[in-house]
Amino acid sequence: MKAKQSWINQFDKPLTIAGPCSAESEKQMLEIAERLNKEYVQIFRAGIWKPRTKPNCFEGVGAIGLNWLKKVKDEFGFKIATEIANANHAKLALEYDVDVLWIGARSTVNPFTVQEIAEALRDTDKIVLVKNPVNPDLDLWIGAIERLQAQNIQNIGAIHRGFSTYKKTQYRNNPQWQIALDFMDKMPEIPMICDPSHICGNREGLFDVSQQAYNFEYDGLMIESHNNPDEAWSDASQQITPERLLEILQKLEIRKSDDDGTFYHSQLNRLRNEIDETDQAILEAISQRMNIAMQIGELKKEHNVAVFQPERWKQIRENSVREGSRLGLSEEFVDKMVKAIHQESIAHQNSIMNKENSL
Ligand SMILES: C=C(O[C@@H]1C=C(C(=O)O)C=C[C@H]1O)C(=O)O
Repeated sequence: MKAKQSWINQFDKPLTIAGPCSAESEKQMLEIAERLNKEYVQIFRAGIWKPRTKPNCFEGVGAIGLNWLKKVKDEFGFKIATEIANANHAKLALEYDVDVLWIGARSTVNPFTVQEIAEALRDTDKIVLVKNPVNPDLDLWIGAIERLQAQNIQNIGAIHRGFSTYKKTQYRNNPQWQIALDFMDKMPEIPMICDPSHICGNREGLFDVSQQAYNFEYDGLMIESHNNPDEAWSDASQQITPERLLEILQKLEIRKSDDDGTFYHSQLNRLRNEIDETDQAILEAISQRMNIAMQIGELKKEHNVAVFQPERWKQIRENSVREGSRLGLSEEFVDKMVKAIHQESIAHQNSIMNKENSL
């Protein structure tokens, strides 16, 4: 596997980026920096240009915040980070020697914006982090990284902040972990940071989401922290005090990629063999089910009956979900699984129906 980009090694693993959602005043920034624990937090973040969903919300203090960030860096020794959303932001951030620049989810969706930012940052040795796009599109996320690479930007990372959904769930932005895991599969050299604040949208879920990120061996976390969260000018509900942040960071278990012990490996191999055998049995059972469905397809063809049978399908779905829950499987999973099987089954029947009949 390709080695991780080396910029990540300058930080104690795992990396923590923390600070307010928005810079509000110099005093606020310095108070937060003072209260953040320097052993655990290596990078101080603050948004100064804020993309808001609706107009007339607080849209950030603007370039003046760069002076405050610089002060945090000089007085407390943190590296500093902010979001940039156009070429002008990029130029200003470079002028003020901001160490880490991130491209937000609403910018990652737009290749014109990413291209403009990438060109403005050409050849930079600053760290550039790319949040996932708001919509669950892996190629768009990877495409943004490739645009940066094409401008000879060497120090790149990804931030997983979850994906927008119309249907409200327990999350502000649904994590859809599989997309981030697929990203890591395709770009193993790019460090992956989790942003539990934007995934959760609340304070209560932060620990569990952070732990999950470490269970998947993410390289770090970006968590919003404010001196007075309830009074924050943006995203108050998801921010926590520096002291609460420390409690969370101290409680998290950091996972390693492997264990050298022979006992661990022999147990793991035994269990993985069991998984391989079970997977084989599942595939054979599904294949046998398809054969039966094809026989039903032949029968339907002889009798000129439609492939899709809504009543029967409804019954199968309900039975499977009920039986699955008895066996400890989630409704969401069983429903997805039977849908996939049904789709394959009707596709087979369709090809039987159409056989020798095409024009
Ligand atoms: C197999 C059939 O055809 C279709 C496929 C189904 C399945 O794979 O379970 C169920 C209902 C039909 O939509 C059938 O009618 O029983």
